[in-house]
Amino acid sequence: MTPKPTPLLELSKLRVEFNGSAGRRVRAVRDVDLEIYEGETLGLVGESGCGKSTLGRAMLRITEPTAGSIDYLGLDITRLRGTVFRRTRADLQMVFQDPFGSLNPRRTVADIVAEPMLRARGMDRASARQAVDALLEQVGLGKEAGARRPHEFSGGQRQRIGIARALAPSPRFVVADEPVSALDVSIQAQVINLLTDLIRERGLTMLFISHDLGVVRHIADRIAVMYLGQIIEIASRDDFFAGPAHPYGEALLSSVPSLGPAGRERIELAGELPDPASPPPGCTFHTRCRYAIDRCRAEAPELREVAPGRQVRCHLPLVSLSTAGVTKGSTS
Ligand SMILES: Nc1ncnc2c1ncn2[C@@H]1O[C@H](COP(=O)(O)OP(=O)(O)OP(=O)(O)O)[C@@H](O)[C@H]1O
Repeated sequence: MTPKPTPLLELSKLRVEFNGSAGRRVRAVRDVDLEIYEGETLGLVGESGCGKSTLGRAMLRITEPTAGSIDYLGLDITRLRGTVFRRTRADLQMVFQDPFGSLNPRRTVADIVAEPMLRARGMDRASARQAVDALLEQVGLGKEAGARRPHEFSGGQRQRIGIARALAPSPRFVVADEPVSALDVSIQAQVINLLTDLIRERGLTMLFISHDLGVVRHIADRIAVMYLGQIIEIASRDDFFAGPAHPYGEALLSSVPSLGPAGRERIELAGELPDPASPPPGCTFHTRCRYAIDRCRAEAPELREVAPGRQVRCHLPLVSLSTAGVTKGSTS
């Protein structure tokens, strides 16, 4: 029997709400329970607006969670304050979609990358200098890049600076939020390959957020699918791409015919993503689901295990323990 992997992070009932327009309360992340295992890359996928970025940001408290807990090595990150929070937070870093927006244009690349080493890890300047040179080499920019400023670089190179800055305090966990979405397709593969190498060399644990299933398939070990603020499916990469267990995952995958199982039909999702301020009753996906029955309109499904390592929030999952294979949900 394979040993159960160790969670590095364990989210419990994590919730993030925002005050929206006209007194609306936007429920961006709704009571998420999620384990992220040491050394894995978990791909977080779902349509725009489903809450992926908010979840990633809440895990690092860039956005403050409204409720719930985040266990990291026995500490609840949501409750940490002051020095303990700053020290712990240095272990958890973020790579942003638009690195340029977060890179100070007046500072040199070396200063930008050195800053977390000096501030969060208390390194002396000489050691930081050496570490910056090594890191710039490792991300493929070369140490000469240190003397230049962010605007002198192309999009792909700026993302390499963003990655170097995120890795500067030697984190154990990185949230990469759509790190290649803003880049040309030809550059995307280079940055993904760089991230894959860094994950392996440094034993990093990563939450990789993307709406692009093709990119996620390259990098993720497991896939979590989000819909209207909830995780609705978790599966290994191979299981997911062999056939999602949730009808929403099935529709997402069918929209990229080159990725899914051969011969599957394309499933058009009816309607738009509902308003996260007033999610539908019952299963929040029932308004767009081709398999929905009365129970789905009335009763919210729990996230439950339907096969080893495979969880789904659906009354009629497309994979069940009894078959342990792929079966079509009933339309009755
Ligand atoms: N600061 C905020 N104030 C109010 N609403 C917000 C705020 N940030 C996000 N939201 C809302 O929360 C929901 C989730 O947004 P989020 O950006 O997390 O989704 P996403 O899946 O990452 O989408 P995208 O891929 O477009 O970034 C959306 O309805 C969004 O409008």
